Amino acid sequence: MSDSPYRSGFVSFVGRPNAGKSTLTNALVGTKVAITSDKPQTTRTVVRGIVHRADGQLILVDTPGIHRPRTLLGERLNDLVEATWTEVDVVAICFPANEKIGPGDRRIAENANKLKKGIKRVAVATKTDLVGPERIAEHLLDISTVGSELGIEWAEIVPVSAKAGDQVGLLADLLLGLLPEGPPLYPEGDLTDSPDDILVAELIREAALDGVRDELPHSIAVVVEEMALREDRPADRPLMDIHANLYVERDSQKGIVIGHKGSRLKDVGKRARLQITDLLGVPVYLDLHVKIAKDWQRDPRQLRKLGF
Ligand SMILES: Nc1nc2c(ncn2[C@@H]2O[C@H](COP(=O)(O)OP(=O)(O)OP(=O)(O)O)[C@@H](O)[C@H]2O)c(=O)[nH]1
Repeated sequence: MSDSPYRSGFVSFVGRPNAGKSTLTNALVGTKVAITSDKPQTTRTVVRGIVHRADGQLILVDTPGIHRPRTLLGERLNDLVEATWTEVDVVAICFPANEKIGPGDRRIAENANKLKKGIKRVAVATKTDLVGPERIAEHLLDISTVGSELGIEWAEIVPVSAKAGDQVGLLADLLLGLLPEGPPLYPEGDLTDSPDDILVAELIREAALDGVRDELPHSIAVVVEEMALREDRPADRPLMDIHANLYVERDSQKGIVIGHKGSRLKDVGKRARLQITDLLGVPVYLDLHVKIAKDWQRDPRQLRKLGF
């Protein structure tokens, strides 16, 4: 047994879209609690991932990437992020190592600096596997310079690669060390507080995002309408029935998502079903329909219906 006190608390990952926040959250938790994609602005909800350790509990709050909002959805997401900042112990800003620090990053850092004094600021240099040691050194120096210019005192500056697993354990150690002493906040074994229907909808959305381009990724939303174990099944052969709707904004998008003779939708359903089966630990029957919610990203009523 070590003598270090038990610590627990909240760490929020922030950064511009595509900075690698969700991938890092999953790497730290050790399982997929947040979906990821190569499209910017994938994350639309606040996902809490929980890291359990003998010496503490780290609750990671993965947030949507902050950007200049172009739609009502964009505005709602930015508000959501700033609201979560007030409830955390540490704000960790992600700066991807393969990109120069830009005005968007500076704005995020500035806002993080307006938070209560007690909240600690950490800089994470993400995606270090994509660059060489010289570029990493330059990036770390840039982060430190941005800190001095904006008057931010970085509690830590940590380079990591969530993909390669480099320094992920070290980051967990350092973050835990910044948390207050306190009891566990979630039961042993809980890896996220997202309800199953939300996780399932997200896995379907992740499968649907793969291979679509331009505006379409932003137009896709998924809602699970029903999810229940099928009755009259033998105890050793359970089956989960899931009915979900995949929404797009326009008729032309519907055709793309469904594909030639339904081939694309079938493929999305198949890939999502495998992931959902993994998540829930039971075989799944997935009934997936594509519907149109016209211009939902800009329509308050539709946004409400879709859970924003
Ligand atoms: N090579 C490499 N790629 C990474 C790493 N971390 C994330 N990525 C990739 O970067 C892209 C964005 O990753 P996400 O984790 O979805 O980024 P995010 O910051 O959560 O993005 P938003 O949800 O848009 O805010 C994905 O294609 C990831 O596979 C990393 O450590 N190395």
